[in-house]
Amino acid sequence: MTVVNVAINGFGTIGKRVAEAVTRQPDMRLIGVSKTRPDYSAVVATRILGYNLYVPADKIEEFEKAGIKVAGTIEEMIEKADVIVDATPGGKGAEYKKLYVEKGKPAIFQGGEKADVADISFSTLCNYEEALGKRYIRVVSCNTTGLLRALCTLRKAFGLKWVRATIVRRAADPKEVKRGPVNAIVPDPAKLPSHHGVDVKTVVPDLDIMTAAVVVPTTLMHVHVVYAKLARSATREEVIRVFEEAPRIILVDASLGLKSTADLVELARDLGRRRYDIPELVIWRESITVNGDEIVWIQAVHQESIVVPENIDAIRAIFKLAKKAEDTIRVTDETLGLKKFL
Ligand SMILES: NC(=O)C1=CN([C@@H]2O[C@H](COP(=O)(O)OP(=O)(O)OC[C@H]3O[C@@H](n4cnc5c(N)ncnc54)[C@H](OP(=O)(O)O)[C@@H]3O)[C@@H](O)[C@H]2O)C=CC1
Ligand SMILES: O=C(OP(=O)(O)O)[C@H](O)COP(=O)(O)O
Repeated sequence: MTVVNVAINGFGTIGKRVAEAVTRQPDMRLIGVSKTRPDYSAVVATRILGYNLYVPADKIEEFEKAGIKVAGTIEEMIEKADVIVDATPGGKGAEYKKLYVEKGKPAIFQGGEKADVADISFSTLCNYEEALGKRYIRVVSCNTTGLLRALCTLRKAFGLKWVRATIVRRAADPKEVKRGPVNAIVPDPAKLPSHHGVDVKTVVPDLDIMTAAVVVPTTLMHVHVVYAKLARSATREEVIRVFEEAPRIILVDASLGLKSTADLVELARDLGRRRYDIPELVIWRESITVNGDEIVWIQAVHQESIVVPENIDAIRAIFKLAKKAEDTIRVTDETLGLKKFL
């Protein structure tokens, strides 16, 4: 079996999760992760998780003074890798691309980068086969990934005429202390549309979609209210069955007490999920309302983890390790413990 050597550039919210996911894949090996600051996360990466840590050349001394073992420079990490997953802060990936190109290495970028950083914007359920053999792939952002999982599932089953969605965005990730709002609801942006619908179209260009977004004071998850017109009439039962059968989508019942993102996160904790991650898209079953060819539903997106499976699939797409979406989904979802029921 081919085993691909993967480096993670940027060991933060997304990078640390993708790193761990890589270690669970039978066809991938994690060769190292990178950071620029010698903080607790660098200690966890090296001493607890046993990862090779690479840092900028001019920071090696600083890390060593802090007692953190360094395996080499970020350039050296890139040289050793077959592929780099770039999970540096938004915009940095485009700067790093020059280095990846110079070293002749393919790379995966995140949704904080502009679409033109890569050959293709990617979401497994929508365009896995189109990404096969590409050198630079951008995994779209968490909200866009959540939207696309549901929309590509419906499009395949019924066809889609148009989509309108309101995105209620979390203000910050749980570890972030300098972001807000703390006590306000902020249109994001006030001038419509929000970037999410535009971003969906980087993956499904012919979809008629418009989104608006507001930011609210929570760190737990994003929530979307989605309205869509199908290409044909359907029954509620049909729509529920299609969502139930789709990979990476879970239907939950508010009647069981899962009434909020706080309940979802509490359930993830009770289930002993690592970091209380929920990489599945969560749809409230009761919210699914079908009236002929019009449909409405409410869904929740765990921003810290939803893009992790897609990053793993993107690595397989670059090296054609799985020819079909269903083949990579099977391995990724089993190794990461994704469920169809919570
Ligand atoms: N957080 C989220 O909810 C989601 C984020 N994304 C996207 O993923 C990307 C990463 O975001 P996120 O994980 O949240 O960001 P974080 O800030 O949590 O992590 C970024 C990491 O990159 C490291 N880093 C910073 N500068 C450099 C550099 N020059 N070279 C190497 N490493 C560097 C930082 O480590 P150090 O401080 O040591 O430098 C940090 O660990 C962005 O494009 C974002 O838009 C996508 C979906 C969801
Ligand atoms: O990709 C995300 O959001 P997005 O889908 O709204 O762009 C992540 O939640 C990161 O967004 P941030 O820019 O608020 O950190």
